[in-house]
Amino acid sequence: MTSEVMENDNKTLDSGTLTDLFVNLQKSSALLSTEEEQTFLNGLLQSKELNALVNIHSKILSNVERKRFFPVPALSDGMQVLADVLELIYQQPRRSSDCQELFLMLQKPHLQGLLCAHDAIAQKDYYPRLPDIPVEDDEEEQTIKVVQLVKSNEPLGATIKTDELTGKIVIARVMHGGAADRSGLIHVGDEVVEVNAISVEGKEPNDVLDILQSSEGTITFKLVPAECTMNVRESKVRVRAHFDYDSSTDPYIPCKEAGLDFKKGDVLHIVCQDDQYWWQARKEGDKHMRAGLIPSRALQEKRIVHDRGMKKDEDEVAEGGLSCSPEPVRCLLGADNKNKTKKIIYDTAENDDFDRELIATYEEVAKLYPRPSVFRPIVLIGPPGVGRNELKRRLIDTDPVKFQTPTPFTSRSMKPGEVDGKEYFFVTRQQMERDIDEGKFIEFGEYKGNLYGTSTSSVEAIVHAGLVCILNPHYQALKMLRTPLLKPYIIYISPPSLDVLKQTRMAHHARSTFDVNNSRGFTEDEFQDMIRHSERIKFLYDHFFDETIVNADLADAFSKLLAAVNRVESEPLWVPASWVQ
Ligand SMILES: Nc1ncnc2c1ncn2[C@@H]1O[C@H](COP(=O)(O)OP(=O)(O)OP(=O)(O)O)[C@@H](O)[C@H]1O
Repeated sequence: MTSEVMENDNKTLDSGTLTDLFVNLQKSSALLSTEEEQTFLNGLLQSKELNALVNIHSKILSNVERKRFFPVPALSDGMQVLADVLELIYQQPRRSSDCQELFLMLQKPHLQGLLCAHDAIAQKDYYPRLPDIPVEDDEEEQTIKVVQLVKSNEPLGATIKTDELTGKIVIARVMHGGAADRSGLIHVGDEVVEVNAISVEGKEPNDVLDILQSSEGTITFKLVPAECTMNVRESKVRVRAHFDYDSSTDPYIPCKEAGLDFKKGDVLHIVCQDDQYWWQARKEGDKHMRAGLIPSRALQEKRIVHDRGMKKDEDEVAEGGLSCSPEPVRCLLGADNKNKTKKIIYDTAENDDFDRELIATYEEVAKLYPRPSVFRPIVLIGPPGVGRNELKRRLIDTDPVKFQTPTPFTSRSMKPGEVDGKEYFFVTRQQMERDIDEGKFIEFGEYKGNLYGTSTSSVEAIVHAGLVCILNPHYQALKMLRTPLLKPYIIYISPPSLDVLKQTRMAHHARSTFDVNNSRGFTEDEFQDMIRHSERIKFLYDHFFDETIVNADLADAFSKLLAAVNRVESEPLWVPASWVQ
């Protein structure tokens, strides 16, 4: 360590500065009141980390000094530009080789990681978000801003509430992209003093709404600006919803008019997550739409837990955050639910494979663009007997080279005429048990004292060979299959209603898969089991499904499967965000 510079005119700091500080500290140890303080400072000033940081800081400063300019980013939304370019190239019916190269390059995780880091720096995302310095409260001279907006058919895009502490009417929320937001003049926390020259003092939020509704033309607000306004950046997060939401039936939404309804499976652009309980979102693709309110992940999880009757403790109501929210959210779990406890429809005793401890609300997603010669495995899930083998067989028949199913492993001995790697890979029981323990199998089971199973590597081998791997595993295999490495497309093959199921299978002389010899049709009990089983799989795993095909009419179900396979090969599709990062 050198002991050159202390602090020059340009306020550069280097490890020498730290050494000097350390030496001086030793000399004037009397300044420190306790030995503990002394030890702490000694340790800090001598720490490698601090010295390294100070050196980096000094290097950056001297570099800037040499170049005589501060680098200014040309843009701060590189990732958005990248997504826009990908979309544009994707829409081109014919691409030049340069275009194709760019298309592939822009999908490289390294480049995307670099751009993410670039954007974070350009947006100064590393700064802690500090509130503005509070305005000095001057009783005599209160700052008032006058905001004039022209009334149109479009709602204002802001909500108001009575501040619990002051009893005044304040702006509760400003919806992204709405008229108030676009004006840039109205902020959360602004106090409403007058609307069209009518004082709102002592009025309820609904009275103020009445004034707004009855006014024509221009609306003039007199507002006391909020003491601190945050500049909220629009987030880039996209999520797939795993539940239906209808704001009109939600008794707890702070403002029904501001709600955004959606269906399970919809992709939502979350533009603001500032509020613990109510996020602002748009449906993906509705670029210009005003954002709407949706329950946050935390709120929805609480609801699900509540609905499932897993938590009955009412004390939750007083949990941090809820109690200080003046909005109706606070009564979310307030109602006595003792008598309303809903039982989960499945008996956990029956579910030795009970996997739904995960509460599926929203899953962060990103677009995965099709890559040349890399095909996502197609996974067919469904209750036994629903027709997955039949559909798989038909798909392979369309192109037996392109569509491949992995060769299973077995611990049984080879029979005459069998070839290792053709019908099965033949391995010893010990070897297979070891591989199972090491998690190398997607699924496995025992039959007549022998082990059978499908390994992850055999799926990978098909993908790496540039072929389409098609699988119809047990639904529990999904946990092993749904990985960033394999990126499977999961299709749920659902039975139709009981009547249609019976009718179509009988008309087709379907063979029961529950009969070892496949020599008879399905029984009434087996049909009913299939439906019951289907409900159970959906309950446990439907948040994993990319698509559902109802297997009523076989030809129809098969053409839907072909369309799905084609889509996976040719269209950008939403996948868990971690798969593309
Ligand atoms: N849509 C349909 N209409 C009529 N029959 C069908 C239909 N789908 C499948 N089948 C018939 O139902 C029977 C069972 O189908 P399949 O063997 O494909 O079931 P599976 O889902 O693979 O069952 P398992 O998982 O138990 O092996 C077969 O005889 C098949 O031809």
